[in-house]
Amino acid sequence: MGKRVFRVNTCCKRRRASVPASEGFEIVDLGLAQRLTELSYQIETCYQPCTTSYLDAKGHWNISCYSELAEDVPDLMVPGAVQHPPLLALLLPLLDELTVHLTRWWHSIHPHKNGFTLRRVQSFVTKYSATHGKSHLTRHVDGPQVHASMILQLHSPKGFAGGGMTVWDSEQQEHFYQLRAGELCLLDHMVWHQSNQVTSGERWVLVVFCQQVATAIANCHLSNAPCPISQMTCQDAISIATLAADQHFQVEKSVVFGLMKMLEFGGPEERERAAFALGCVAANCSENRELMMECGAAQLMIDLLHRMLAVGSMKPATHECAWIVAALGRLASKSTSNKSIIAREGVINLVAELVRSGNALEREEAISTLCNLSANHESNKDAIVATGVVESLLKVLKGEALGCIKERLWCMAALSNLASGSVRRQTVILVAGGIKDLAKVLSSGTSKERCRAAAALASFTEHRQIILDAGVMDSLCSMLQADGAEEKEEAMFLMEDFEPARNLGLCWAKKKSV
Ligand SMILES: O=C(O)CCC(=O)C(=O)O
Ligand SMILES: [Fe+2]
Repeated sequence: MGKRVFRVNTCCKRRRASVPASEGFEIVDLGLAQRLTELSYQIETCYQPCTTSYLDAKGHWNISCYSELAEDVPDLMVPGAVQHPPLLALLLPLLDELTVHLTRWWHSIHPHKNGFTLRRVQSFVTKYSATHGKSHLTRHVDGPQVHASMILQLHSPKGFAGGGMTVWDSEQQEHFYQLRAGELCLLDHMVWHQSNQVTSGERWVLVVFCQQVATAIANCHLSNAPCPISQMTCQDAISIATLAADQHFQVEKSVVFGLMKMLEFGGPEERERAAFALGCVAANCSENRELMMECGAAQLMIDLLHRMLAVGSMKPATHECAWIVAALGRLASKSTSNKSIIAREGVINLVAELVRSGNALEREEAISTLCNLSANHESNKDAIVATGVVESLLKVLKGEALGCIKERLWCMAALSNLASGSVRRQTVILVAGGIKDLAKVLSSGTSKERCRAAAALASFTEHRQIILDAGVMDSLCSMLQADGAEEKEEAMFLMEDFEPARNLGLCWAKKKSV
């Protein structure tokens, strides 16, 4: 057998490789050697490979026999692959045990994924030999759809020379392992690896690919209750969105699960529709919001958002990202605990990033979500200001970014929330030019915008003189003369704080009433 590298403490049953788990892989010995020796004859009898185009073997890969092959993950399909049920019948108990280990390990390196579990999407046995095209697999990752994988070295009755695996750590340092029967290689998402050339004999391995899935969905699948989840279509999502968009429309758990499943496993259009529908479901009904939190919808959306906005990953071309941000904002509304939960998962930084660099819709939804996350929540306000997003908000307010009309309104509502309750935050906004910018809206904005600007300025309780110096009096006076009651009210409210202005305000009011 080949030389051993990076071996430590070989007498310990559950041996850790010298590479820490955070490197994205680990080799463990589960003490299965004896059992695998006993199983090897049956595996060999059962083994019926199919011809596939696995990895770069275009139609020429014929040394793997599939025990499992999920059909609901189109991107993972291997052309030509067929499931061989007898192999599953033989290996199921072993596969279940291995999956428990993989899941435990995966949770230990991703503690924030506690709302998720792993489901097997593929498992297969491969027999390598010293023949061209059958001896090894070149360096690869198992694919973006595979969140964790494992390779179990099976007992290989004929023995072999060569073989073993090479795995690359996060710094692209390579590590070679001459796996012995019963040793299991655990791999995290997108970790590079290869199986090395077998130079004589036969090398048998069991390979498993897993996908992450929201725990709530996994549980629903496991329970044998009839589950309507899989039947949900884009049209269903549209109907639900229409029903829930503007009115209190309470939904059932199966609807939430169905939309979550669409969001997690659907194609681009399905995901976009599901995200939009989840936002509508959360919009007008606190019972729905509670249900969605209970079902893990927030966790799922947060995880997807992290993945979509991770450095180097491609944001979908649809509005999926904007609708997810919008749905999270709605989940946060009117619930202090939801605001805290959502913020704890690193969402504030992602949302601030979308305000900075998202497209018009993403920016608008991100700003409204910042509004919801900050309303009556002091630590979220601090966290939001700490991202430096105030400057981007002011750019939007000044109309430097081409956007929607509502965006400026949301922007002022967000500034108002952020300013209220802390002199320090008020000063940050002041220094960035916020009071001047709001004063400008007060003089030249639409009626609605002037109302929001006045309300935002009223939050700067510690900077009255600066507001006066920004020349707001003329604008406030003209607001007092406006037709709309709201404009008058907002103007009066702000003026009440300016002593000399108070009289002026009253004077205008009087003049109007004469
Ligand atoms: O056989 C091995 O050692 C690795 C197999 C593998 O990485 C795969 O099939 O994707
Ligand atoms: Fe692989």
